[in-house]
Amino acid sequence: MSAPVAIVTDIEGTTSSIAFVKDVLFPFARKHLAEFVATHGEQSSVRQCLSDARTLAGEPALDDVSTVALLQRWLDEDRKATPLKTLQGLIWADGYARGELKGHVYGDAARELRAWHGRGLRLYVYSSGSVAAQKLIFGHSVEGDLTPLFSGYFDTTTGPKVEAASYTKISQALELPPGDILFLSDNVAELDAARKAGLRTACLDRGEVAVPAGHGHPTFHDFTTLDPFARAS
Ligand SMILES: CSCCC(=O)C(=O)COP(=O)(O)O
Ligand SMILES: [Mg+2]
Repeated sequence: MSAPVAIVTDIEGTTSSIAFVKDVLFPFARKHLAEFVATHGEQSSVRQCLSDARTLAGEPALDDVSTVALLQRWLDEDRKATPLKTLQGLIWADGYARGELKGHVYGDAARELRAWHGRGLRLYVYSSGSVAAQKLIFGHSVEGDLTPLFSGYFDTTTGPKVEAASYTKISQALELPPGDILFLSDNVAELDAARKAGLRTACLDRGEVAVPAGHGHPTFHDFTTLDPFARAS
């Protein structure tokens, strides 16, 4: 098998620690959500998020305060709802701009992404975090600005990460056969969906959470041993 042409990577648990997302990013968004909606609630992007959240919840008559409470509940449940993800990205933008947030990226991930890019692999991101949030974590990362490495970004507007159809859409967007794409994730349901769509897969098991056994995806503890070129034969 030849080397993949493109790599699509997940963020949380793959390039970046789960703890950073759960213990830093999510609490930051939760803390600032009500104030952000109160002060930016007239912006069309914010109004759209609030309206989309009400529609998703089937509660079109909710006022802003109740909608914020709904979004906080979704945040606590780690719901991958697009309006919540978009709002989180807007709130984090302020935190990154003020220097209160610095994106966590594992050193091995930054090093290997740079090496793979240098060797001509096309790199993409697919995360439940909004595209804006993806650009922030990689643009303001502890490993420097990694955004020049990426040729494109995908989020929940492409579809849920646990559905094969989302990976088919990504392969069409990249204008590549699915077998030319390697998808990296720590989440077995996501890897199963990508494999079902015909993508190659690699599971990152960084030891932060238990990854269930028996899934059959090649597994790596970090990016150092994950050599996409060595997989070629
Ligand atoms: C863009 S960093 C925040 C990631 C996020 O909001 C999230 O829900 C994690 O999703 P992932 O698909 O990267 O596991
Ligand atoms: Mg993940």
